[in-house]
Amino acid sequence: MVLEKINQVNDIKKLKKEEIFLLANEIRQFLINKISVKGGHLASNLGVIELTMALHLAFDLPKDKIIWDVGHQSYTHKVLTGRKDEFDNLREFEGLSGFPKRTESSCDSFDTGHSSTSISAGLGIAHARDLSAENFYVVSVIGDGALTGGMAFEALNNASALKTNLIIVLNDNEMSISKNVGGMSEYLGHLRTSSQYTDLKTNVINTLEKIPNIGSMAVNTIRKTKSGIKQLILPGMLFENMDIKYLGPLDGYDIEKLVKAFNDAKKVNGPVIVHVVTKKGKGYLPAERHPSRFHGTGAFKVENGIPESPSKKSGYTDVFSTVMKKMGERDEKVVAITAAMADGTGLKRFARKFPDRFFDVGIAEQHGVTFAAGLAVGGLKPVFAVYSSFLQRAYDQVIHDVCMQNLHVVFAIDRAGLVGKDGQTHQGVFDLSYLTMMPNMTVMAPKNKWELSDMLKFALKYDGPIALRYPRGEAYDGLQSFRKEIQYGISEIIYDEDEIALLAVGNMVKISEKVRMLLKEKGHNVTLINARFVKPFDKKLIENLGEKHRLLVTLEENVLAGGFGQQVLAYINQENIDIKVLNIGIEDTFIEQGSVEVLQRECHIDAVSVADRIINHLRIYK
Ligand SMILES: Cc1ncc(C[n+]2csc(CCOP(=O)(O)OP(=O)(O)O)c2C)c(N)n1
Ligand SMILES: CC(=O)[C@@H](O)[C@H](O)COP(=O)(O)O
Ligand SMILES: [Mg+2]
Repeated sequence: MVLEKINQVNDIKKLKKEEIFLLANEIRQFLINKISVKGGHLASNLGVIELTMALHLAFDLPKDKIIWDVGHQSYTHKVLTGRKDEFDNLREFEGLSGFPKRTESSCDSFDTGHSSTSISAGLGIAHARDLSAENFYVVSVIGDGALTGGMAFEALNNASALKTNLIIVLNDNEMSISKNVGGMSEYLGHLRTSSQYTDLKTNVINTLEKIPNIGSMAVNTIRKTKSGIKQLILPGMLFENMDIKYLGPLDGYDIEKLVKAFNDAKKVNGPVIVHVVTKKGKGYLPAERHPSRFHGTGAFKVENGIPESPSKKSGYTDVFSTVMKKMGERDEKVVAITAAMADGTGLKRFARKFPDRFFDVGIAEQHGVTFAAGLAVGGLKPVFAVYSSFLQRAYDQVIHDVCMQNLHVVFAIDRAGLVGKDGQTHQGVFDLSYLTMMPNMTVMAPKNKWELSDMLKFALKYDGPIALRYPRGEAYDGLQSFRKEIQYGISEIIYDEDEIALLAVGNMVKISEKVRMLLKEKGHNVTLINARFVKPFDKKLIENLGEKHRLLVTLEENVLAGGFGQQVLAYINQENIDIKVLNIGIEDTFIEQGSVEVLQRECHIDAVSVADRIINHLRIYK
């Protein structure tokens, strides 16, 4: 096995030429086997094995810096930098991260997870290098999907002006998670076919030249103008006109040619783009056939790609997907927007049924929000389905373009709360804080799958900015009989007792049911309230709680800072309501990767921990 010879960075450089080819195959098999057990980002990683090997052959790590955009494709880089033995704990609690982490290796030069940051970060690192008179190469590896993000354009614009040496490797597989979209993607399509394109244009010139008088005049005019001749015969014009040198397109599986191209790129003064054409899922037939399904996968059978344990219960995303399609049928003003997450957010069904009312804007959350605002001004009812952590990108757009104009935009916020194995970058634990502080915004969270359906319908009838947030994974199908009509700003009392009141947000209602049972076993009386509305929260209900209860416990899967509990507590203090308060939520820290259950325990927001905390708290007041 050649792979056995790879134990630390730069071991790849010691291999013989014929071993390099073998190594690519062995890494491919290694990744398929490991990901088939643990799950992870398979298709993108299979596509860039040879590209990563070529980078490691051409550059000198850790001196040179490689920045992986999104970072979900960095597995081969991890294998080549001494981390192959850690793949048994891939994406597990305290295990190997699925993304680059500076704390994990000196060869990871920038932490990523969210898209389109690599050129900005690379440019910053390159400038720091220049100002400190250091000497190394900086390489930003960005996918064609990530290149649809606004930050990437902003960074290219800036790279062109700053003129420092920066190598941008464009890994173009024509795919985001699903098929890549938009004008840039079209343009890359032209570049990919640019050898035929160049021939065609050269033929045009030759043909023109054969036309007496007029033909040679036309060709001369074209040749005299700088842009004219380039426009006709050079690929990569868009970049070249920005003073960013373009090399490519290159076959992403020809390691020798890639190494040569990277060495050429080192000689370029200023920014340079090396355009590499790859295939998502390369070398594993199920992933080549279904690249979106294998973008991020759970455990699967290697022989056929079938999931090991397909979930039997429907997820919140499925519920949203079904209701969204139904709402689309009922009201033709309902339109849906995604920022490259049609699969993950469940909008695929709506897209198939109403292609004209569905918009994939690319990995462009900021644009997506303002685009939705425009649709609302135009009289439509836009639903922007987005992951909680990705909506962070569009913080100002939600304030400035939606809330300030009080526009009816519905934010369907998936992956709200702990998401698990993607870790720090993807935990959706800030949205309650960042949304509730925005004037005009309404924020809801369903306790179970029926309530998600009711809330989406409510949100579409409402007029103004409104968000509903729900977690990753299986939708809770308990508490079915508690389905009182949703009334604006009113909570739902599920069990009405005295002594302790649990006031829970969204999925914390399910946990609170267990907390309540644990407390009752210890002889306490416990009221359970489903908050339903985080903003505006039910002030009247809170005012009355003091009459029968001595302790109010707020529960949310969100950071405590600026969250639901702190707002309730502030109100209680302000109104001098006679009740003690305990806020349960996430402390002021970034939450690692691991299963949601493990993370809830680590954060002390699981039922047992919460019950213990309440008992301890009660002791203080004895
Ligand atoms: C801000 C943000 N929005 C959405 C995502 C989800 N996401 C992760 S990878 C990906 C597609 C990236 O496509 P590309 O850069 O071409 O890489 P490929 O998977 O094709 O290798 C998306 C949309 C993200 N990570 N960050
Ligand atoms: C890398 C990335 O941002 C996505 O692929 C993300 O990992 C998807 O998460 P879900 O598995 O929750 O859809
Ligand atoms: Mg891609």
